[in-house]
Amino acid sequence: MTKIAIYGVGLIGGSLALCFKGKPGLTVVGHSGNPASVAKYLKRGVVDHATTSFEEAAADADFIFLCVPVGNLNEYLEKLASLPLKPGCIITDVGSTKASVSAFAAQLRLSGACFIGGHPMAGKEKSGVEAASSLLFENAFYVLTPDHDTPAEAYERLAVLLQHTKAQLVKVEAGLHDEIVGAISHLPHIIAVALVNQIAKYNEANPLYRDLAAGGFRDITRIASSDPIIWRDILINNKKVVLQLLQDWNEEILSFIRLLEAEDGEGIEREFQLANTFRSELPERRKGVIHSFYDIYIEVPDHPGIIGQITTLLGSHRVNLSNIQIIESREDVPGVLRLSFREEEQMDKALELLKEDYAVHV
Ligand SMILES: NC(=O)c1ccc[n+]([C@@H]2O[C@H](COP(=O)([O-])OP(=O)(O)OC[C@H]3O[C@@H](n4cnc5c(N)ncnc54)[C@H](O)[C@@H]3O)[C@@H](O)[C@H]2O)c1
Ligand SMILES: O=C(O)C(=O)C[C@]1(C(=O)O)C=C[C@@H](O)C=C1
Repeated sequence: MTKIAIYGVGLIGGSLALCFKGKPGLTVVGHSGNPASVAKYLKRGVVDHATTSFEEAAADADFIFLCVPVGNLNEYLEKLASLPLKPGCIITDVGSTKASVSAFAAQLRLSGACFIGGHPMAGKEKSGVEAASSLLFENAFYVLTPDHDTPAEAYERLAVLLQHTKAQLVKVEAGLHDEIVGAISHLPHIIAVALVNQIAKYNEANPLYRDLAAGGFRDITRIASSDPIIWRDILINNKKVVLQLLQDWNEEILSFIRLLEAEDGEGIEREFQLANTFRSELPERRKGVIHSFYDIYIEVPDHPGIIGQITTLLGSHRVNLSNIQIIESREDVPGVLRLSFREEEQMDKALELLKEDYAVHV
């Protein structure tokens, strides 16, 4: 049996556990220092065994996944370094920053084990084992940051195990990872939080702000609901990169202020066109990195049974719908439905079917 130990069975640790559990030849052990959490992991069935003992989880493990907040990774690595690990054991993490943990691991003596940094580029704004899903990593990128000392055989073994996540592996140097992920993940989280807090202040004077906040505000601010502890650690850990990104962000905002002050219509149009072009050139809408699904929006008249009609139409043509959400629905006002699909092909099929009778937007 290949033993996989997971420290911190939350959103990411729990999702990994679900990808491995029940696969032939694999057994999954979850660790938490808190007995109530251990009981929860077992009750939810995400692991085969669970323990509060740090040593017991690590003993004889072939793979160890550290899925705790970034600020705790070094302390966990240090503890592992003091244990008699199984020769050939591979330790990896899932932290959202890679430079500091890789540097820390490199100077530890891991007695026959080796460390390979990892970061699945998929997540949610929700946290805890309750939010875990075996589908979380499907089609997402999964970054690994081996260094020149990493044995090729160990990398290969980890890569084979991670096939169970159905993610696409990509090797990136740890420092470069932090620069890029700072820009495409850490900066957007700060912007979302700052925007929500700005509007919350206006809302104190007039609750109509919250009432009128519709699709645009919701779409750009989903990630503002992310876990405060996880994000506190990520931002402090990647402080140097993120501070530079915020300077650049200030410049972007200042240039908008100047365009607006000058009522420079052409300039504003140009900014929107540039953004539109770059966004449309993003790689195919894979799962992960903020986009989780292929979504379409349908304007629907407000009458009973409309949702049933739409789902029946899709079902009768074998289109697999993964989620349906009413975004706006008030009496006498047309509503908007968001339909989500896991596969682009399914979304295209739905578009074809629905555009005959409804106003559909991608
Ligand atoms: N949330 C995402 O979208 C996402 C995506 C990719 C990677 N990550 C990374 O994955 C790791 C885990 O994040 P998550 O989203 O699964 O979080 P989570 O809160 O769902 O899970 C964290 C787990 O760590 C445990 N833990 C152990 N020591 C802790 C401590 N001192 N404080 C708080 N929790 C402690 C918690 O009990 C919990 O089981 C983080 O390093 C994060 O940067 C997160
Ligand atoms: O989709 C989300 O909710 C996420 O925040 C996922 C996200 C991201 O920013 O894309 C967040 C943190 C990670 O380290 C990787 C992925």
